[in-house]
Amino acid sequence: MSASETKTPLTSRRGAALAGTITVPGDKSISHRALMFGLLTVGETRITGLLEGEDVLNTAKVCRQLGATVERTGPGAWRVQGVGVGGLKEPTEPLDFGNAGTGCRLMMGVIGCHPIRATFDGDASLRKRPMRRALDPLELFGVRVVEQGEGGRLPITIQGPKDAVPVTYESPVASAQVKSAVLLAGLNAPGITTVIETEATRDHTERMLSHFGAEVTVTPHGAHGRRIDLVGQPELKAAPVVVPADPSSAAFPIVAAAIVPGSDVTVTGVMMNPLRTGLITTLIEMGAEIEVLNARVESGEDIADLRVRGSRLTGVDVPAHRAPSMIDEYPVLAVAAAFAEGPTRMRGLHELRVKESDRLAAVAAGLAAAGVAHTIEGDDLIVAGDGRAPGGGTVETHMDHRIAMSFLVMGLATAQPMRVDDTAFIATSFPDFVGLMRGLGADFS
Ligand SMILES: O=C(O)C1=C[C@@H](OP(=O)(O)O)[C@@H](O)[C@H](O)C1
Ligand SMILES: C=C(OP(=O)(O)O)C(=O)O
Repeated sequence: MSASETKTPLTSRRGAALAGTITVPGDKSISHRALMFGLLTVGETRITGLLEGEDVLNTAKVCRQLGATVERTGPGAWRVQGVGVGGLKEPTEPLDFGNAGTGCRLMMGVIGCHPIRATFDGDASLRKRPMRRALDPLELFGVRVVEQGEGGRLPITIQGPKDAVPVTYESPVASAQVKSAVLLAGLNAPGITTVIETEATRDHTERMLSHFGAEVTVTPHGAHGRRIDLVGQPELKAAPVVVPADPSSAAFPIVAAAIVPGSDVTVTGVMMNPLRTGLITTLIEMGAEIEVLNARVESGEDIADLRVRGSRLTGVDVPAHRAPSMIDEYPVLAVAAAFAEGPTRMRGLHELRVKESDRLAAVAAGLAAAGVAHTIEGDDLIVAGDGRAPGGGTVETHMDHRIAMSFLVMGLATAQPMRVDDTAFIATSFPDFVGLMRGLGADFS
């Protein structure tokens, strides 16, 4: 998909209260990783609940280019016949990750310590995103960057070493993608690879490493951080993966239900991994009526059903150290903040500038289009919040699925409709978004 293709705009209007029970698709982070672990395991990995969004389908295609057999056996049901750690085939064509930072950066780690050459590429959005954050630690293992675009941008060609050396790396950015790239590279290096993060980020890679039989130890580090030690060159053992519903997708119906008066919506089976629940914590602090029902553990992840009712929200101060646990949810939190009484200050949002779009700028432009007062001070976004938002504008989505979905949610509660200029990229993470939201009563046309 490219920005030059015909755009598919959509308008969202205020209507009746939202009601019903829905299940959102599988978690994107776990889906990418499940396919990659399948590739790195000899034998058959069966995955259920896989997110069949474009980002993940690109990862599946790349796994095939590297030698795996990847087959869909039913809705969300996939089978991967892998080649094992050390067994990757050199790809004959460039690897195209489309819009997906996760697919690209994690696969740099997967491939990095194999003695093969590979070229990484993506769409116009991904070509703007920084890749040195993954390449810097990979070079310490002995990976050579053969070609790269300006400032370490895609397209990038790397050559893996014959004999990789293990690495101890303290990541300068709070990024699960960087942490995961290092750990995945460490799989094919002898000895112990260590990653230190000063802010804990989502831990799906660590969990999946132990699920597939690798020796991995996680210990606390400082006030909010962790140290992860991985023993390299394990023989991973095929294990089934059940992908829980994505909390980052659930965020949209949850905020929609909270801001549309009288709503009563239940989202079932949502992953409640504590490193992913910052939005729920924040919405509850704002006064959102969210009930956590049927809390349970399935396939090693906490999950629950979330019942959300139309709520009176109050502005809050969101601390910077919460950012990793809700990093993709700030655009839709800004929408909730627009309907709160009093200011909401979201601190430490510098990472939002390097997502599918510059999300800080895109959110600010969207709020401006909706007539919502806000300011950016350094890395903080402050949304004024006076309980209502006029709406009536068009939002540029900049090839960014989360910007599109956030402002469609906003239009369900603004006085005038909200239009987003392009919905095409919603298919990267939440292909059924429009249909599921319409099922709850959303007026999108
Ligand atoms: O590891 C992952 O699956 C992800 C990590 C986050 O990115 P960063 O590591 O760049 O913060 C997040 O924004 C992305 O959607 C998924
Ligand atoms: C940032 C995101 O994904 P990625 O980095 O994989 O493109 C996202 O889904 O919001």
